[in-house]
Amino acid sequence: MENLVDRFSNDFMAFVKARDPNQVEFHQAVQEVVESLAPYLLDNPKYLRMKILERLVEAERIIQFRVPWLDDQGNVQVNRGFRVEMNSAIGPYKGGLRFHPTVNLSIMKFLAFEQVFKNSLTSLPMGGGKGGSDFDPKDRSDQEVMRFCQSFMTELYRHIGPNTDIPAGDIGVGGREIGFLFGQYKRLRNEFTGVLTGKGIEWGGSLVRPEATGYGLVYFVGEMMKARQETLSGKVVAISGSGNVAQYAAQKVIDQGGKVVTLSDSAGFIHDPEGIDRDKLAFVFELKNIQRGRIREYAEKYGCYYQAGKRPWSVSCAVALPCATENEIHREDARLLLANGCQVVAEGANMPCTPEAVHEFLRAKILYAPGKAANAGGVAVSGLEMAQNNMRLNWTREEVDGRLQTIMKTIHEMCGKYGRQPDGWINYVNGANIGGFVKVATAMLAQGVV
Ligand SMILES: NC(=O)C1=CN([C@@H]2O[C@H](COP(=O)(O)OP(=O)(O)OC[C@H]3O[C@@H](n4cnc5c(N)ncnc54)[C@H](O)[C@@H]3O)[C@@H](O)[C@H]2O)C=CC1
Ligand SMILES: O=C(O)CCC(=O)C(=O)O
Repeated sequence: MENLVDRFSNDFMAFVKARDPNQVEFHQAVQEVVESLAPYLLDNPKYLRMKILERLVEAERIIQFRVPWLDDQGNVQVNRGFRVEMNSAIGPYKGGLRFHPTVNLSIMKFLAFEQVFKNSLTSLPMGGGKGGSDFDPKDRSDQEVMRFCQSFMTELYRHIGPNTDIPAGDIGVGGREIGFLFGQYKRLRNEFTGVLTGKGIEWGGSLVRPEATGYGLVYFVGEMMKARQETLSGKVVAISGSGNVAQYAAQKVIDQGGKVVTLSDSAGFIHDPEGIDRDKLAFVFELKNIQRGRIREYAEKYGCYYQAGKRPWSVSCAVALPCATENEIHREDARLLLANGCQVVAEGANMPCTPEAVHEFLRAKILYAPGKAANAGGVAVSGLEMAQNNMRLNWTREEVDGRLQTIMKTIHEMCGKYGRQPDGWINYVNGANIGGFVKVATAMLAQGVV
């Protein structure tokens, strides 16, 4: 069986790589899934006969388009826009938009592929998609961001809709961008629908959507630790990033009595051994969401350590929550975290750990949760926003937060169902991949060769 599994995985990856040789991030995401699924597929040949995996790695549709816009000096700028509509077997395409200079088709496809499994795990009826642009909102004025968003939506609007494809935020796309995108969609279509999630509360948004990814991550960590009769209370927590996911993860860790000692951005990280308390976190919210400044300014204000060009994984911690971007924990970082006593790693970002780092965590049998399980709270509350839009009513904060907690608990149970080893330890990678696969594959089998 061992050899058969390896041969199957290697052959399948050779097939994927031959089709798109340069899409390294996409290969990385597929490889992780294939390694988990191979034994399950070999035991269930109906999926092999119907080429479910071959269909899953081929997007149903990819849209690539030109985004021309005028900057504040009146110069014409041209960016590239994408929407990858990966799989709609269990619901309309759903997933965020990323505006970042590194965006390319490989990154869009890896994110859309991950989204299919993640959305399935939420137990809500959402297919998977992802989109974005190589536009960099950093250092752009609000007017420039608005003109860019309007141009982006002027092409995207014809491909999306509340029952077709519902984008949301991701890196570089927050409330401001969703507002501009929604305004242009409404103007072009002449209809007010729940076509985007992450909307403002006054115009169709859901309470708790801004907090949902970070809060959901911490709820998931709570479930993982419960099995070891532990909680976050008193634990030292290292967080990377300082955007949406990092901010609300930090807030919930502090609420639960944990001590957050690091944050970062693309320029470096801060280490505050005293802990980032509520007042200091309020400064970070203001710095990042209003001033749009750099995390270095936190160290300048509070007189703590800042290191440029590095990530926070050398800092001793019990829990690590990578919440910035992909491939930010490498093998050496993983070894350092383990050597310093880290026992829990849960991914707020999508694919922040390289495959070598993941193998280190799995070999050490710590509690390690991949993003498609641990950060699914964001898209789950997006699904709840869609439900509220369809009913034309708003749930209370308690109602949405309660449902989010239940969803994260259910995802955790799903990981246990498919990932628990004979010694009781849960391989969350296998659990999330198989758990996410089964529902989508069952729907695909039922719907014929489409
Ligand atoms: N916003 C959401 O609801 C969800 C986001 N995610 C993932 O969480 C991660 C963070 O997203 P958000 O917080 O929404 O974005 P954001 O734009 O609010 O924040 C991104 C953060 O990452 C940092 N960053 C960006 N590039 C970096 C680099 N090369 N090195 C170090 N830091 C870098 C930024 O400085 C910022 O702190 C991403 O991987 C995203 O795909 C996952 C699920 C849902
Ligand atoms: O809320 C959504 O639809 C998008 C969330 C997202 O992009 C993600 O889960 O990575």
